[in-house]
Amino acid sequence: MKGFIKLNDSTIFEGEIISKKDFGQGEVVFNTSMTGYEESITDPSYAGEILVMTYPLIGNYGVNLENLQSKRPPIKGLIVKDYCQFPSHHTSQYSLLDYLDQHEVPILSKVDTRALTKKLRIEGSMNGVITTEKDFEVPTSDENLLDSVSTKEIYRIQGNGPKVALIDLGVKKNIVNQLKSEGYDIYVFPYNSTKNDVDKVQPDLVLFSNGPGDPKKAKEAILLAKEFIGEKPLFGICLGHQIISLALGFNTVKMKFGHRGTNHPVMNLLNNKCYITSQNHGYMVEKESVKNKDVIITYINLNDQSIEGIMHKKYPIFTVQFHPEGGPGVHDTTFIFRKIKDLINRN
Ligand SMILES: NC(=O)CC[C@H](N)C(=O)O
Repeated sequence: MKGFIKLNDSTIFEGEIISKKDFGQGEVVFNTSMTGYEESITDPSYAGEILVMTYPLIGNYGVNLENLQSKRPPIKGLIVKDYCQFPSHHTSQYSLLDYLDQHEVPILSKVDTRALTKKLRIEGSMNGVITTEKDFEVPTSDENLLDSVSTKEIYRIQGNGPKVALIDLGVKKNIVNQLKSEGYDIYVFPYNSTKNDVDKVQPDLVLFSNGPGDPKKAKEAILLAKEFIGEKPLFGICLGHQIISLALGFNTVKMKFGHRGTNHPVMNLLNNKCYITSQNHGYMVEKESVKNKDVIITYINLNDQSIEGIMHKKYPIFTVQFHPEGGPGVHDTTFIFRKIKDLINRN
């Protein structure tokens, strides 16, 4: 069926809706990974977004549930150049289309994704709608994204190592897996937990996870981080990094089109080592706001010099904007899950 992606400046790109669902609205963002669509479509940080894959052939190795980063795809739609109808991989359990159909996510194929991406790079990410009707008005939504992706109840994944209180703002499975493989004793908490809730398990470290949306909207988590500053070692990944930064009094700003891909170069300013990292974010910590404060910038992005990590000068607080767990992508920085034990020892 003929379909369109219509942006909120009324630009229209034509394609073919190949899924059962023929409608989706959200912020249109692009990801430049050449592989890893299974992980990306199920990364909770994409909740509320329509994902454009710049790699032209998508679906060719099907879907293996083991690779998924959460129980259901949180994306509002997928836009591809060519959908591969005949996937082939020895571990594939479903075709990408069957999997997204099960979860009522629309796929718009045959789109000139290069032109669409150029548009988003020049003018910035914008809201859009996948639709069969050209004159449909692009709506805006004010969904509580954190509520849609966080755990509803506290649960534990037992380990013999230090106790981690993981604040689940939409945590990716690979983060949990990396923590498990380091032996941490993990307690997972809902996004709106209070300090009282977390204190009950007497954690050695509080970890704020990745997650969707504008970090400034995560009011409960910012307050929680604020209350733990100076009291417990803190570690944050992506949204968690932004939330801890806000709790420390810094500012976050929306980026023009974000970083979404698996080959983002970052440099550790403490030892000048470079890493290739996996990333997915549309906001960043404003550089000006951390100047002359009690933190040092540990990592920067080598493409645009933006902040990729900070460390507190007085307290055991460390955060990264990139995704050290990979999934999709490179594993250059998985050592960070070991390194956070230093924060606990420093404490
Ligand atoms: N991966 C993430 O945690 C994303 C953080 C935040 N939602 C952003 O877009 O910047």
